Amino acid sequence: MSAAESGVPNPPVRRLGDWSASHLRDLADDYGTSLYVLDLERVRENYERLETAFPESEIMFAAKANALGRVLETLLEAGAGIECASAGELVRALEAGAPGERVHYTAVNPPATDLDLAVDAAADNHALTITAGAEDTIDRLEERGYDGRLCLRVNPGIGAGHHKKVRTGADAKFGVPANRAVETAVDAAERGFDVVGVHAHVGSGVSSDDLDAHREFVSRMGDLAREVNEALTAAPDAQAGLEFVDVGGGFGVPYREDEAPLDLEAVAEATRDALGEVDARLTIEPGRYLVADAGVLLTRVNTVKDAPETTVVGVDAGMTTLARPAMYGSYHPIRNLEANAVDRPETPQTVTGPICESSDVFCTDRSLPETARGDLLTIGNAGAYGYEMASTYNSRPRPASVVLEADGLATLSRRRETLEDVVRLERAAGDGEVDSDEPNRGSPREVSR
Ligand SMILES: Cc1ncc(COP(=O)(O)O)c(C=O)c1O
Ligand SMILES: N[C@@H](CCCC[NH3+])C(=O)O
Repeated sequence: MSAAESGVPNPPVRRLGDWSASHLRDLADDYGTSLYVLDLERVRENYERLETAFPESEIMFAAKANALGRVLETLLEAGAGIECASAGELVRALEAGAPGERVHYTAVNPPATDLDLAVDAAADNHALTITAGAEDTIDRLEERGYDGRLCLRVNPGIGAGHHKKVRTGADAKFGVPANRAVETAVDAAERGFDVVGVHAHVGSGVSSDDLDAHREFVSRMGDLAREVNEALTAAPDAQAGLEFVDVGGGFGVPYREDEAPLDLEAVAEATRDALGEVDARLTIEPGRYLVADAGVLLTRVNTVKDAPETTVVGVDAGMTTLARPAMYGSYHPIRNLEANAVDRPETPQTVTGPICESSDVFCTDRSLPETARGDLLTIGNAGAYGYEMASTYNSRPRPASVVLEADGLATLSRRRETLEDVVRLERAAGDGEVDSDEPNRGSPREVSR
């Protein structure tokens, strides 16, 4: 749907040199708030830094961090592949022009429709790789006639990351238990699958403090890859060894103003050392590292209320716009963009959204320049797991996303949802735009109670 069709005005294209407060204020005026803004040049720079630290490795961008089409296109152009966690991400990667050989689909308890789509996509793009994390998934692929490129996700038994909810490496949900990995890989090869990789992901937001856990994890992956390689090449129906060993993503970024950036060289060196000699390419799967610091969320203050011991600052973004603070207690820097904000005294302030939940809070009692109604704030480091985790809870439309292109132009990349969007799915066929094979309102069927 075009901007005109959606009733959302198409603001003028703006030329931007940098991220100055006045440029961001212009964007908020043009596109409204709340608004995600993403700098594609920064995404490119992040990619180049990673590529320099991990030469000769394959970098698969984890689209779950930010699946905006322009982000995927930018990273594909830079040389990355795309790791997809769902049918939706797979569709977006293919739509962004990803060739099959640069797409991994990582199935986690995949719904039938996801597997159907992945198998269809693999039929069109033979080089696409499907990663299975359970024996069931391999059976279900076989039932669909798929015996193409298969990567086996294992559970390495080691988790790390910024919060217990994102430490996947020791969570039984993810991957085939390590002690069954070799037999599962050999069994899949004997059933005709082309077993091309082993994979594991320890968790998200791994910092330099987690380097020992990272070393132990990668060392286990090296051992596993050597064992699988040996077993595959020795099997009666011997197949070629593995093409790659994928140690996942998880590279952390600083969120607090005083946090040091990840020592990428140290992580890369630890990874190479711990992996040891393996006759397979090293693959990494970063999401956050590539996009987090490329994005900000702009939000406008609508309420300033004195309360005992704090000032409550109400803004037009909420936990439905950026879920990380409510979900993990995550810290995001907050900056007041008003020209005179630097001259104002700092006081303890609690910045909250419009959602009817007590957890709808971006910061509690944080020292910020005094805030006035109408001020524009940025919530920083919002490029990863920001829009992707947004929801329409409280029937709130999701925000728009603007990208800053390399040539300095800012363009609307995804329009703001409207109240019309909020009610659209409840419309009957012919009554609104319902273009789907799914049953929709207006086609009643009898059910017994
Ligand atoms: C399988 C897999 N790969 C890659 C990632 C990307 O993680 P991050 O954004 O921390 O790099 C995730 C998310 O944690 C994941 O689950
Ligand atoms: N959503 C998490 C990262 C988890 C990534 C998926 N395994 C975050 O915002 O930190």
